[in-house]
Order: sequence, then C-alpha cells, then structure tokens
Amino acid sequence: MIHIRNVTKRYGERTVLDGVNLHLHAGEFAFLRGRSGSGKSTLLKLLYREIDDFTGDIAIDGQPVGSMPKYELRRKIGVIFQSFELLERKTVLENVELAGEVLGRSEKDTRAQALHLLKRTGLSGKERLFPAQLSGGEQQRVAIARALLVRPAILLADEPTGNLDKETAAEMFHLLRELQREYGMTMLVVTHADRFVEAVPARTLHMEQGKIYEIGNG
Ligand SMILES: Nc1ncnc2c1ncn2[C@@H]1O[C@H](COP(=O)(O)OP(=O)(O)OP(=O)(O)O)[C@@H](O)[C@H]1O
Repeated sequence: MIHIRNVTKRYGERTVLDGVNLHLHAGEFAFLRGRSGSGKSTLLKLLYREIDDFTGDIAIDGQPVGSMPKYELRRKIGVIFQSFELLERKTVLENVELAGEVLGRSEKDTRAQALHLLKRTGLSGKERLFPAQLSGGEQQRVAIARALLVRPAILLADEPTGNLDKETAAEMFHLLRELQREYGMTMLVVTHADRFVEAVPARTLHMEQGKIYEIGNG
C-alpha cells in the first residue's frame, strides 16, 4: 500500500530524513514516535505532498506520489492535525460537509454521510454549533469526521492528541483505532504520548537521526 524507499530530505544543509525505508500494508495501523525535530511531520508531508522535493521513492498502491494529481492523492489520503484546522465561521456540520462539495458529491448524499460520521464520532446534537463552542476533544472529533467523509484509504494523523488532556487523548487513540478497523484504513499516527501508545497495541516505529526503526508490534 505505502512504500517508502531510500527517501532523503534536506532543508538546506540539514538532512532530516536520511535514506528512510518504510512499508505499510493496506489496513495496517502504526504509531510513529521520535523526538521533537526528528522529522516525523516532514515524512507525513512528503506522503501527502505538501513537500515535493526529496530523493528516493514514495509509492501508494504501486504509483509514485509525484505522478499522482494532487486531487487524486487528497482522495486517497485524509490528514488530521494537532491544531484541528477547522473553519471557525462554519458549523460543525458544514465543516464535515466541505470535503463532499470538493468531491462533487450530491448534497443529499454528503449530508447523510456527514450526519452518520458525526454520530459515529459521538457528536450527535452538536451539528449546528461552531468550533469555538466545542471542547478540544470534540473539535478533534469533527476533524476526524471531516477527514473520513472522503472515505480515504489512508489516514495520516500528526500529533492528533497534542492539544488534549490525558483522558481525552486516550479516548481519541481508541476512537482512531476503532475507526481504522471499521473502515479498513491504513493509518499512520505521529505521537509523543508514549503512555497511550502502550495502551493501544499496534506496530510502533521510532524515528531518530533521519532513520526509522521498528520498536514493537502490538
Ligand atoms: N520548512 C522548513 N525549513 C527548514 N527546516 C525545516 C522546515 N520544516 C522543518 N524543518 C526542520 O526539520 C526538522 C524536522 O522537522 P519536523 O517538523 O519534521 O519534526 P517532527 O519530528 O515532526 O517534530 P515535532 O515532534 O516537534 O513536531 C526540524 O529540525 C525542523 O526545524
């Protein structure tokens, strides 16, 4: 599904990724850990092509990411961030529905799916509220529902619990794991929250000095 081979990324003189290799199967869940500045976000950015200049190969389902039109890549890959990235002037429901508009789905279909996902992420009854009226954990659930509307084959999460308290972080990891199983997605979750990683059995990767090491499997 995701093949990363011998990928090197430099920012000026600084080598952040140094011949990284990683293979994720379809439907696999993995945590990516590593110290601040070790290059975790950079790796995700290469995958969803926010950054294009690197050497080596990154392929999804056998297709080099560089040869895929960005809109196609955005259908395949959903992304969630520590900062949620919700639109403040749109309601919860509108935030989730946005991706449907971009994909050109019918309003009715998009509405039905958005409502289903909001229910699934525990947000029924909050559809008409604005992001500022929600807790951090609820805002992250909206971001998850929004990412899933596209039904991505892959979900990348960059420190999704970075702004949440411990209990909410634990809930979020369990929710992500459940949704990953339910939707059969390939999921790569960057995190610092070591304790919760141990509570959610999964493949665990560690990034250090530009390389990725396997440090556990379930
Ligand atoms: N656009 C950029 N230009 C120059 N240097 C950058 C750029 N983006 C990131 N870096 C540097 O590359 C290194 C890796 O950054 P990256 O954000 O990938 O790390 P990270 O492991 O995700 O860190 P954190 O856990 O703190 O988010 C850092 O030293 C950072 O300063």
